[in-house]
Amino acid sequence: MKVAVLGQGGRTGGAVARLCDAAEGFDRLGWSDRNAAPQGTEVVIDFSAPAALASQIGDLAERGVPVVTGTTGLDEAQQARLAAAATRIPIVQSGNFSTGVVILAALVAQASRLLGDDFDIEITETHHKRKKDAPSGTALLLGEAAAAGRGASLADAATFARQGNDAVRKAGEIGFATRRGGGVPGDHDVAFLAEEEVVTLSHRALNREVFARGALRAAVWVRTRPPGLYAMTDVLGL
Ligand SMILES: NC(=O)C1=CN([C@@H]2O[C@H](COP(=O)(O)OP(=O)(O)OC[C@H]3O[C@@H](n4cnc5c(N)ncnc54)[C@H](OP(=O)(O)O)[C@@H]3O)[C@@H](O)[C@H]2O)C=CC1
Ligand SMILES: O=C(O)C1=N[C@H](C(=O)O)C[C@H](O)C1
Repeated sequence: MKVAVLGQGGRTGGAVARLCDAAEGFDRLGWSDRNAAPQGTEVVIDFSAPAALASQIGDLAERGVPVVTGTTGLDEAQQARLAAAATRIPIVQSGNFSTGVVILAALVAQASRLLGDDFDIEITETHHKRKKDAPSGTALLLGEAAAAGRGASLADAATFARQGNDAVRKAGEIGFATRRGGGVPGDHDVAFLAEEEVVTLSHRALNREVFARGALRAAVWVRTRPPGLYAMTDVLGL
């Protein structure tokens, strides 16, 4: 399969490129023209930046090239462009390509449903100091799972910052806390806090190869799908 990596020179795109070069069945085409994927590309794997993805997706839809994208921090307009492209090509989008996080999200939804409203939900994420977006795409994905578990909408429940003298927790809030420093590839904790006990579900990425491996798996899967916007749960058949 001829694969091109948008963001091939970056931390995660670089890990994807190295894995592609080492894996059987992948022929990686170098991405030299910043404005367009190489001719002959059969699947694009993207770990770049929201503006980069948004600027390429129309051309990829025009050319019928399936896409796997892990870029996080898209605004509403950028997400809408991706959704429009997905009416013409298959796209797998995930805030996290590790299998562990996909399973964690399912556990979070279940815990949220089973523990109920007596438990307050707080999500904490830690990443390397060069990460641009906050909160992480994974934290948002876990927040969606937690909200869905209680039949709530994350848009209504999310609290992204607390400061000052009027920051008392409101009923049903899902709180997010962000830490940035050093070289941490990505840690996520979802805590369910009651008056007398706390349950915490956690994931720690030990390197970036875990994201790259999931992205390659998605690339193999997406190539033969009809147009649509897919998640890693689809890829893993969950
Ligand atoms: N879903 C997941 O599992 C994961 C998602 N991510 C996400 O992937 C994204 C990248 O993260 P990370 O690898 O740390 O970032 P880096 O900054 O290390 O890499 C980004 C790469 O994208 C390139 N790029 C940026 N703008 C453009 C453009 N307009 N055209 C072409 N290339 C461009 C950069 O090239 P240059 O420096 O030359 O501009 C760079 O090589 C982030 O959104 C991050 O959150 C990261 C890890 C896992
Ligand atoms: O930028 C990163 O590094 C990561 N980004 C993704 C996110 O925003 O959740 C996935 C992973 O945590 C690493």
